[in-house]
Amino acid sequence: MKQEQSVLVTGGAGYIGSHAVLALRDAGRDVAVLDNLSTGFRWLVPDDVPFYQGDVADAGLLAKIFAERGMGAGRGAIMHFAGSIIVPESVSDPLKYYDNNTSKSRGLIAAAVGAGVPHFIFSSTATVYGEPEVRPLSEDDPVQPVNPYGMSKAMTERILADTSAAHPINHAVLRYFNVAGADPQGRSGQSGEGATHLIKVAVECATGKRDHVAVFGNDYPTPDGTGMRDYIHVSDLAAAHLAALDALMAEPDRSLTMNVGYGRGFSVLEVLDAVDRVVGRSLPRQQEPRRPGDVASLVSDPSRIRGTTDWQPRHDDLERIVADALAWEEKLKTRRAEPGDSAQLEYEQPA
Ligand SMILES: NC(=O)c1ccc[n+]([C@@H]2O[C@H](COP(=O)([O-])OP(=O)(O)OC[C@H]3O[C@@H](n4cnc5c(N)ncnc54)[C@H](O)[C@@H]3O)[C@@H](O)[C@H]2O)c1
Ligand SMILES: O=c1ccn([C@@H]2O[C@H](COP(=O)(O)OP(=O)(O)O[C@H]3O[C@H](CO)[C@H](O)[C@H](O)[C@H]3O)[C@@H](O)[C@H]2O)c(=O)[nH]1
Repeated sequence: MKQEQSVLVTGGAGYIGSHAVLALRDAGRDVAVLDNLSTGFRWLVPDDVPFYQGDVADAGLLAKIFAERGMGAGRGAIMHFAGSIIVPESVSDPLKYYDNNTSKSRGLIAAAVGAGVPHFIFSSTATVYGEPEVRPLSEDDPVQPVNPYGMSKAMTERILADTSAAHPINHAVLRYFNVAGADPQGRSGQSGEGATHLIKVAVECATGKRDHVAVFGNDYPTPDGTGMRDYIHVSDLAAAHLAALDALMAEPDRSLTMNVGYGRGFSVLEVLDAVDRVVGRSLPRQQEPRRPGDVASLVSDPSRIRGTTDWQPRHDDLERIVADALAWEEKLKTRRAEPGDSAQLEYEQPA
């Protein structure tokens, strides 16, 4: 039986989960990863972190992991990042989202309850707020998602609330705002193909992978007409998970739902201006119509997480976020250029 409390990170080979793994490992915590590599990369997980390749719905594998990691009977925690994350795909294939994000989360939560794992942290999203007013959003604002992705997350939030009310497991629902950037030490970053996120798209343009950046819409009710978002550095988001875990362990009878953002918004044009400053030249922009499904503004009121945990953001600086994203993109470009060692090749042929 292990002495330390083990943390199982599902989706730990993905963008955000891999940063949580680094944060846990840097803090000297006992951590293991469960990932089916559907969108993740084995090489994003450090070699000294135990890696289980498989699905979060595999009850037999979960039982084996809990036994090997000394989890259950009041010990250990799960950070559940595994999921499907593409909003337009959730509209065209809703059942995939209700399966991977809702049903499989229910199965994982049931396994945790069955074994007696006492703490659960869930990756939710600002998308659960739907089409909110243009003002900072608090956790008490209505949850009214407008697409299956957001609904699949909202349903899991509800499953967790009802489960913690009935069983000895507490949870933290973390509603992420716009996640960007990369590990400042260059150990991980956003690595998939077909990026749609603004900062990732812009740094791909900066490294020559794209010839321009589209600006979707200029007629939103915002100061310059473009969409406003609360961009948070992925390493600060990872740190929020450790702070949330400490809060759950300190008060086992209390569960938490918390926004994770910095509480300030930048428009698309402000982001692209910051990218231009970091890159040292003006990237080509192309004004295009609004992207279907986009809302005018998503900015957090982060007072709850600030008041409830000891989370200390360390990278609240848009240019810093862009610079770290750019450094990772340049690293990926070198990787892609090496025959037999491209990011995409490893994606298709996981080790
Ligand atoms: N990226 C964002 O901007 C953002 C914003 C809000 C919330 N989130 C949430 O954060 C979490 C992580 O997102 P990400 O951006 O790192 O995505 P990602 O695609 O990089 O990571 C998801 C990981 O989960 C794994 N996975 C998926 N389904 C699985 C399953 N059934 N069993 C085992 N492993 C599985 C994938 O292989 C991948 O490694 C997701 O739950 C997502 O909904 C992301
Ligand atoms: O090439 C691009 C990409 C994006 N945008 C604009 O930039 C802003 C941010 O768009 P992203 O695609 O980077 O991110 P979203 O706000 O659409 O969504 C992300 O953040 C949300 C939380 O705020 C959810 O978590 C969601 O799952 C996640 O993808 C939007 O106004 C969008 O219209 C552009 O103008 N051009």
